[in-house]
Amino acid sequence: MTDCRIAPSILSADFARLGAEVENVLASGADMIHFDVMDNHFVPNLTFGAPVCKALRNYGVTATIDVHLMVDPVDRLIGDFLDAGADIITFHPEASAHIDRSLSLIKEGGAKAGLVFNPATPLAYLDYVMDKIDMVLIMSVNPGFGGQSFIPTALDKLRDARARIDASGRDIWLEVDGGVKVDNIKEIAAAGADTFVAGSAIFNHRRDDDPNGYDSVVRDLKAEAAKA
Ligand SMILES: O=C(CO)[C@H](O)[C@H](O)COP(=O)(O)O
Ligand SMILES: [Fe+2]
Repeated sequence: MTDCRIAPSILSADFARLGAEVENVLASGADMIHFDVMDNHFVPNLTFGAPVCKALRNYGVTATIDVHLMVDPVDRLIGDFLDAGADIITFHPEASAHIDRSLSLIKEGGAKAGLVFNPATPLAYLDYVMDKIDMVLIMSVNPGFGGQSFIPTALDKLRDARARIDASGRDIWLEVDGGVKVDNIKEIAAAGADTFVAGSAIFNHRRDDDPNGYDSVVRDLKAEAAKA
């Protein structure tokens, strides 16, 4: 495979040391930061909002911040995240009454836009908005929690999404989120993903003998993906 981006999900980071965790994982070779926003309504869990994204920017984080909105409704928070410095904003189509409008809000604000597909949500939501999409995010767990197991049917869905992206001729990233580990990333990459969210696989595998704590696991994820 050519592209391979590792996007650590800070959901599994030590929140009390968030700035240092983000700094360390980027210094370990991660390509971007995946920022999971949960509202205890669209998903049964609560995390953090735009002020935390802004705080990371103020701390000095310049890397791409990939905001995964698991919130309903979506539109009111888009402006907050644009102001907070988000580079990519993705949302679940079920959570927006006007998907085309939500995508336009993100794009007009200067960020990349994407749709996120739960395991049982059909890719048909892409049909009439492909020209506004910069990223397709395939959930390989039901959203709400880190540390869940990869749902194998996501592989077929990745292949389907890859075919749609290639047919579009556009530069659209195909991201996968949930249960990505060193021992399954090769198969996931072979199914067409180029951007890999990994939360527990990274933050639960800190090594004190690595210069930045996460060097070994980021290197192993990339090396396995490259075998696809
Ligand atoms: O969106 C998410 C959960 O809803 C997270 O990004 C995802 O679960 C990452 O965690 P892990 O790699 O541990 O599965
Ligand atoms: Fe996520």
